Amino acid sequence: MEKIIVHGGKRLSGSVKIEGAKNAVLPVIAAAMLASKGTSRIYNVPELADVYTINEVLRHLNTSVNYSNKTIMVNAVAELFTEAPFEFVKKMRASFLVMGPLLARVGHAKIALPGGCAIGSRPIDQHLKGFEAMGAEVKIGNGSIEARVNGRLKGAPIYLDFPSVGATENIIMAATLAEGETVIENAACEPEIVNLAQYCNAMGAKVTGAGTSRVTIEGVDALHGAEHTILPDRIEAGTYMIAAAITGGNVFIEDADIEDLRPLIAKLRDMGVTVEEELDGIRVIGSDHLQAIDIKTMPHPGFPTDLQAQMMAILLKANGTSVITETVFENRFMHVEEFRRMNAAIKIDGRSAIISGPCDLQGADVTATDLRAGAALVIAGLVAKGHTRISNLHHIDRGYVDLAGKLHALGADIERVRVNPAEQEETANATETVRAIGINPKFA
Ligand SMILES: CC(=O)N[C@H]1[C@@H](OP(=O)(O)OP(=O)(O)OC[C@H]2O[C@@H](n3ccc(=O)[nH]c3=O)[C@H](O)[C@@H]2O)O[C@H](CO)[C@@H](O)[C@@H]1O
Ligand SMILES: C=C(OP(=O)(O)O)C(=O)O
Repeated sequence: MEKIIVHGGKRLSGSVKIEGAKNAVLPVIAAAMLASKGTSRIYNVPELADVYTINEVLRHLNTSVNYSNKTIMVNAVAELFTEAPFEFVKKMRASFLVMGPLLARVGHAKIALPGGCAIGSRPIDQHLKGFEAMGAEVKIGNGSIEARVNGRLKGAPIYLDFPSVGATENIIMAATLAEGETVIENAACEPEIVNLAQYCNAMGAKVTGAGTSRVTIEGVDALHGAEHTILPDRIEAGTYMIAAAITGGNVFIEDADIEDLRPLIAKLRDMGVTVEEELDGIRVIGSDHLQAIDIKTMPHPGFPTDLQAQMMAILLKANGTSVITETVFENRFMHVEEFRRMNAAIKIDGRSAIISGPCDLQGADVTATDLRAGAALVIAGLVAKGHTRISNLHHIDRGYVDLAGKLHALGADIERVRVNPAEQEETANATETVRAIGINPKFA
């Protein structure tokens, strides 16, 4: 087992380069299966556990995938297989994004039910409603979802009850090869959807309106491989912006896209942080006197839920009472209990977390409960007294390339270490005790 160990107290300085976006690359790789001719070349691909997982899913479906030097080459001209088993879907819910491309290309897909995860139940009814509207018959049973269509999918008007990112992406992909026009109303507007639509169009698709709540897809007969570059990861960029700000540091976030980060920039400025917009990135200069603020997560262009935990970390050091309301996921406050081990004063009231700052954060043994929670604990560790040891790093590796290494390069006292089995057992016992009696491990 590995852990990240942070010793708080260093101000971050220097420059950090942002990788391609996890949430853009996963649908793009899935979409590469839509091409019945030629090879796609996808650039700026981050080396993340999730990328390796989706590559494995595609290979399992009889697609050739080669990945080196941040470039993926995908060739899907062979006859596709149509079943994605639980071993993939359990690792990463985004595996479900192969359903749209498979239905469009071969009219059949059988995928293990994604189930719940650490941030809530995450149903897929809106994806299925879209496929059914396009003529697919959907059956759920024995732990799988099977969708089938006789002949081609048919374009249809589809209204989403909630602007789901994954449903919008899955339906766009399915509709590219459908007969006629599909119009998605109340579509998600995230920048990753625009990136996906650009790739589909480079393959010969006719997608318009991506990035607005009304996306129109005129189906075509076939798609071909194409070149495409993944946009910079706004959530990774935001994570380093918050890390810089909490330490009172001065960091240039290279390749961060200013437009995609407007909600975070506004909130950091409200807190008293200086955010300078430069030509090829964003400079963040922290303040030693952070103001409490309120935040409500919303679909884009609202404040992103994927930065909620990291924002909570910085609000622990702000002066006054802050309220964070999570409206996107039903259960995305698992990090609160971990922050409490670090002496954080947070109360939960329904979908809101009330933070009484500034907290005198103290290092502790904590667990990453999901990938953003993991990043948030690292951020809190940057300003906590003493050592914070973060375990369950597989979550962090899903979404961050070398988080500890990049923070170390910015001057943080941080390392990633392998823990020997005896210490692992000791930590596990301590963690159990702490869970049982609900106190900070420092004082257990
Ligand atoms: C790989 C990827 O891109 N993941 C992102 C994507 O996840 P994902 O695509 O899973 O998120 P969605 O936008 O679909 O989900 C948002 C909300 O809608 C609900 N819902 C969704 C689909 C559905 O059919 N029915 C339904 O009720 C979900 O349970 C959740 O409460 O967008 C989320 C919201 O910005 C981000 O946090 C994730 O990082
Ligand atoms: C929730 C996230 O991802 P996923 O949808 O892949 O679980 C995330 O990136 O914060």
